[in-house]
Amino acid sequence: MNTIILFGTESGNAELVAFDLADHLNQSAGVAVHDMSTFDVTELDRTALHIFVCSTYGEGDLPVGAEPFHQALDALAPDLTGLRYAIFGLGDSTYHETYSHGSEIIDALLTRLGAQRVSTYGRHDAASNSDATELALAWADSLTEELEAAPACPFMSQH
Ligand SMILES: Cc1cc2nc3c(=O)[nH]c(=O)nc-3n(C[C@H](O)[C@H](O)[C@H](O)COP(=O)(O)O)c2cc1C
Repeated sequence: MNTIILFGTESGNAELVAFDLADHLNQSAGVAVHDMSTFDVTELDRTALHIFVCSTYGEGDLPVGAEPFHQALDALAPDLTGLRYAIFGLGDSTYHETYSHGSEIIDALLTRLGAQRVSTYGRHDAASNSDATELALAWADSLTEELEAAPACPFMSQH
C-alpha cells in the first residue's frame, strides 16, 4: 500500500519528522511527502495510507502550514469513507489547556468526513526530553505492525 505523509508546520519540526518518517518507511511500498500548505485535497486517495504530522500554534490552533488544507477540506467536505489515516501530533504540554490541539483539529475533521483513524494517536511533547523523530519512528513501527496484522477489509479497498 502506498503511503502519503502530510505535514503541517509553523517552525519546521513537523516537516523534519515527516521526512525522517518517509526515509524510515520507504522500503517496499512508495512513500510521498507533501506540505499541507500546498496539497490539493482532491488528491486524498482511498487506496493509500495517509500519515498526518501536525503541530499546534497560537492557543491550540493549527500551524499556518495546515490552515489551507483544513479550510479547503472543510469547504469541499468530501465523503472520506474508506480513507485510512494515522496521525502524529507535535505540541508542548506546558500549554496545559491546548496540548496538541492543532493535530486534533485535523483529526476531528477527517473523522467527521468519514475517514478512519488507524493505530494509536502519536504525540511528541516538546516539554519532554524526548526526540521527536525517535518517538515518531517507534510509533511508525507499531503502526506498520498493526496494519500488517489487520490489513484493510475488502469492502474498504473497493472505494
Ligand atoms: C508561539 C507558540 C505557540 C504554541 N502553542 C502551543 C499550544 O497551544 N499547544 C501545544 O501543544 N503546543 C504549542 N506550541 C508548541 C509547538 O507545537 C511545538 O514547539 C512544536 O514542536 C512546533 O512544531 P513545528 O515546528 O512543526 O510548528 C506553541 C509553540 C509556539 C512557539
